[in-house]
Amino acid sequence: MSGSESGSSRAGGPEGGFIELDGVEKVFEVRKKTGFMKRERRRVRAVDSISFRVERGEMVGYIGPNGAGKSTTIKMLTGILTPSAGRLRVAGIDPSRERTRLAHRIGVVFGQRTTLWWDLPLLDSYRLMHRMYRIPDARYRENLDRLVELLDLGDLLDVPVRQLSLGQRMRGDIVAALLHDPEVLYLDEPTIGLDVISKSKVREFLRELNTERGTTVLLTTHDLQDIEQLCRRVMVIDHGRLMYDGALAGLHEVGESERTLVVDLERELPPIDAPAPARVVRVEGPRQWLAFPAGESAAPLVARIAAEYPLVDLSVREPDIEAVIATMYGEQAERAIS
Ligand SMILES: Nc1ncnc2c1ncn2[C@@H]1O[C@H](COP(=O)(O)OP(=O)(O)OP(=O)(O)O)[C@@H](O)[C@H]1O
Repeated sequence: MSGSESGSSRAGGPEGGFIELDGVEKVFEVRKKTGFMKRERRRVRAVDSISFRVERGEMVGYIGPNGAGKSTTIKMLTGILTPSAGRLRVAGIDPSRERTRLAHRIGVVFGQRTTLWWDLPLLDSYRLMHRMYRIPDARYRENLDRLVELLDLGDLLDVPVRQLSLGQRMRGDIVAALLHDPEVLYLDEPTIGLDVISKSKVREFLRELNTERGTTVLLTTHDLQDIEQLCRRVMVIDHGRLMYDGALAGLHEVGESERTLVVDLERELPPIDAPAPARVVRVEGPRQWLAFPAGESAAPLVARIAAEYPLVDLSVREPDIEAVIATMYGEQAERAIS
């Protein structure tokens, strides 16, 4: 990737990673009420010894179930939170020590919260950011024009933020995060609650931003289509630990997932007697669904069914990523219990 080539020269770290985490931990002390006038201190390890590198220009998905530690990681990457242990650098900067210096190089979009001024027209929020970030006038105007056009906000600049739809507001927030030309953009649930058209607009824009301007993007989302459409690399976090870091396609193997053979028979019949580990998982009239290991060929199973049953049609369905991740989380939970 071209981004990684330039990363070593500008990131500031000799290892070359633009974002670097080494054994990063975050422990929260929480006080829990355990009875009348009784409170107990409890430690929550929200992020547990996480290490990874993101090269300049990468677009990486950071996913995991609720409470996994995603937001805590992002907050440490922006300097809002200080790690309890480990080493963290963004563009060679220690975020919690030099938060203001870093702020000029990063952009953040929290899908559930806006950074815009609720009562002000969109343009006034951008003017305030122009001052706050001390963006040179020419650069501000050029960025504003380009972003407003790309995100189709031209007619909305005079509208108070409170009157914008969720999708418009989200696009407005993305413009705000990018006015100062950050090298890295953190997005926390950027498509949450958006309709299909708004989602595709946001995704299209992010793809362009990453490919054309080389902006490094770290994307947290519950919508796995965001990941499927945007990220070649995905990191999965659960209980504060990094469970997977690699290509999206590789997740299928990690999850020991299954593919599904959908069989249409001539008529309704009892479940097909399939050789283990293949098995019928659903029957609906003449249609039956058989699950079999994703790593195995479907050919022997198809041949056997074709020889023994009145077959009309069949198709193979690839495991969908949601099911794979659900399996991964299920296995983790089982291991934790046993
Ligand atoms: N300020 C805090 N004080 C105490 N505990 C916290 C704090 N912030 C987060 N936690 C706890 O740390 C863990 C990780 O939370 P975090 O918000 O990072 O998860 P997440 O992966 O972003 O979840 P979600 O997808 O629900 O936003 C959770 O158990 C959460 O309750």
